[in-house]
Amino acid sequence: MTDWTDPDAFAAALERAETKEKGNCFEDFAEGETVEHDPGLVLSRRGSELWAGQTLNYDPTYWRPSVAEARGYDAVPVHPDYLLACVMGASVGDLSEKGGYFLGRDDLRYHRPGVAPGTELRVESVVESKAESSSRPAYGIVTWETTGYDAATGDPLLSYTRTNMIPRREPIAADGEGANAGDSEDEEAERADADLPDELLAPEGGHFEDFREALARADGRDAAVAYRHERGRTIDDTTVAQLPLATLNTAKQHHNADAMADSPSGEIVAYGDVTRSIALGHARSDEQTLREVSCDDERFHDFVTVGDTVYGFTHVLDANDGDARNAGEVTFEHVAFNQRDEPVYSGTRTALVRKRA
Ligand SMILES: C/C(=C\C(=O)O)C(=O)SCCNC(=O)CCNC(=O)[C@H](O)C(C)(C)COP(=O)(O)OP(=O)(O)OC[C@H]1O[C@@H](n2cnc3c(N)ncnc32)[C@H](O)[C@@H]1OP(=O)(O)O
Repeated sequence: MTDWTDPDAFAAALERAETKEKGNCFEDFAEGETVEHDPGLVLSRRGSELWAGQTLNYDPTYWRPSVAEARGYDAVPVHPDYLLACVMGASVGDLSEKGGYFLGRDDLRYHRPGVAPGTELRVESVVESKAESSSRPAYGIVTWETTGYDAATGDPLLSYTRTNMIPRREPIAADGEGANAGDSEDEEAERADADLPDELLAPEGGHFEDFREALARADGRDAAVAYRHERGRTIDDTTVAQLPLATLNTAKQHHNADAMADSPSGEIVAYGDVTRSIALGHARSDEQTLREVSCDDERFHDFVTVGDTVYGFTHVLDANDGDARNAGEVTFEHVAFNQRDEPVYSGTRTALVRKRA
């Protein structure tokens, strides 16, 4: 009888055995195809508190019943970043588990404010487009539109389009060699001599009026309203693996150091939405946020690995006094950066920000 655990026999068995694959390659996606994601979870207060606590998102609306009720909710809602991670997590097995990196996201929209714990999620994606990567022959680029629904009512809760690098079964011939392969010295010099305004101004406080006043101060001068946030968060075991796994995100990039040793990053990397949520947490800690409205042009620029520290930088783009009596709409550009001051994430975000009482 074969002793399967004999080291030589077992090595030979491993060599011969087929691997039952998980996930899909670039070639497996067809434009226009709808993918119903089987995983899905019931949103929980515990999950929301774990996500928001570890990413330094401490708005009391998402923690304290008395504050949630004063702000018009029946009960403490789940944090919007946790809701986003749960929608994306359920989609990963079908869309990106194979191993491509998350490049960016557009058109993130929150369709219902204050989603309650206990809501069962149903998640669906449509393959929007596929493109070849000219610089990385082992990968293609796929964009999907994903929507998370309340499974009981069918109401959409949140939707976005996201783009990933996705491994190909068959690499193609390529004309570039990865990062900045074709840049001339002139292009490099241009990057070093970036065209920044003379003055960067910070708002006095975090209310709507503070952002509006700071924009008025900058108006007509060579100035922008832009500032950094003091807090940093070092990526550890909890943030790199526990948070994505708690939202059913099976991407090996975040928890399989062995598989990642032989990949462009060479090691496990933080889930992009953990990096993003930490940067937004830093920004929200200096802001009187009432409610999230939307995010656009979200991009992931570089890997974040265990031991890296994520900081936040905010550039205020616009402040509009809309219909709400107690809040106005502010649009920000946020940048997450590491301990070497290198940007790792950027995106624009619109939120309703409370007015001074
Ligand atoms: C897996 C996961 C979640 C999940 O899924 O479960 C995650 O959370 S993982 C963590 C978050 N993530 C990262 O840590 C990646 C950070 N990133 C980088 O470290 C570098 O980006 C790179 C090393 C990956 C590549 O670097 P690079 O080789 O220098 O190439 P880039 O130019 O950046 O992009 C290559 C090609 O993608 C095109 N491209 C880029 N962005 C977009 C976009 N938004 N839409 C359409 N096309 C785009 C680009 O146009 C180029 O196309 P071509 O090959 O045709 O030129």
